[in-house]
Amino acid sequence: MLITAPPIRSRVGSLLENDTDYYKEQWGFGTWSVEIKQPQLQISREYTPLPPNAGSPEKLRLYIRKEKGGEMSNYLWGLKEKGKLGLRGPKLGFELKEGITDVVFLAGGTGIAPALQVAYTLLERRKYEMDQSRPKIRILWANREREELHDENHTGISTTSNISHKIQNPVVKIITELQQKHPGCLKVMYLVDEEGTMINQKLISSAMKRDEKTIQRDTNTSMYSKLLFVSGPEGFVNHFAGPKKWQGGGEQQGGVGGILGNMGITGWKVWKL
Ligand SMILES: Cc1cc2nc3c(=O)[nH]c(=O)nc-3n(C[C@H](O)[C@H](O)[C@H](O)COP(=O)(O)OP(=O)(O)OC[C@H]3O[C@@H](n4cnc5c(N)ncnc54)[C@H](O)[C@@H]3O)c2cc1C
Repeated sequence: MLITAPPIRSRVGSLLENDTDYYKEQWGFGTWSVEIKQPQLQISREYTPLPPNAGSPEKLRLYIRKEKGGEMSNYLWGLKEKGKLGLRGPKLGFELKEGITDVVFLAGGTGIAPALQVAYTLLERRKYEMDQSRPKIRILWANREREELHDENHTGISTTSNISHKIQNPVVKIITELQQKHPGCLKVMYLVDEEGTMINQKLISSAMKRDEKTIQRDTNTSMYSKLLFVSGPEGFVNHFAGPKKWQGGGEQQGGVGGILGNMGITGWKVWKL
């Protein structure tokens, strides 16, 4: 489900009439989230804004999965139009530094939201001297059911190039728009558990493969130039990159385990979301 909410107003300031690029700082930064508070039960959960609609960049758009038995997600799914909820934040996540050449995203379900934030920030909000300097972004997006993609017209592994325009999924729409604006920069592979198509070592290696152009511009690499994100439910992250660790009262990244650990990846910064 997609929720649209008006901008979060700061406690002291209010939205300037012409300042519609309200989340400019966050979109320039990298990944970020907001906290939603349920007004009656005093519970709150974090959600990841999708890239904004060009016509109304001040509005927050959230992609929310209905969790069986989940308090907040069921509350949100039950909200009527113009229903009220509390919003806190924004809260900054992973900072996208300058000089990024390659990004691979392993995304499970709503874990696609930060992948789109990264793609949008790098392709739409950053300036590049040459078109070739634009980073290459590859997303492997796994869903449990095809229904989550709202795409009845094809089966199996696919890229957006052969997805029918009948698709209603707003996430697929955002992906298609970014691909049309930045040809060759963003590739997405859709995988569906119930159809037996899954992210595996071969697909990950292929997504990480670099073309000639990338190798040539790769002379001034930093440890942040090639990023491999794993984003999704806890089980998904654990399977591909090993568990995060609790340390010093907070959640830390922990070592790289799981499939990526077995692959012995070097030269890429792995980040669990
Ligand atoms: C930074 C960040 C960004 C996020 N972005 C998004 C996003 O963009 N979209 C999105 O959909 N989600 C996102 N999430 C996840 C989101 O914050 C919530 O965790 C999610 O919506 C579930 O919340 P809930 O209140 O519905 O479920 P909860 O009530 O917290 O329950 C979670 C699960 O545990 C089960 N459960 C609950 N209580 C019990 C129990 N006693 N015994 C056994 N099982 C139990 C529930 O059935 C459910 O499946 C994000 C999380 C983080 C940390």
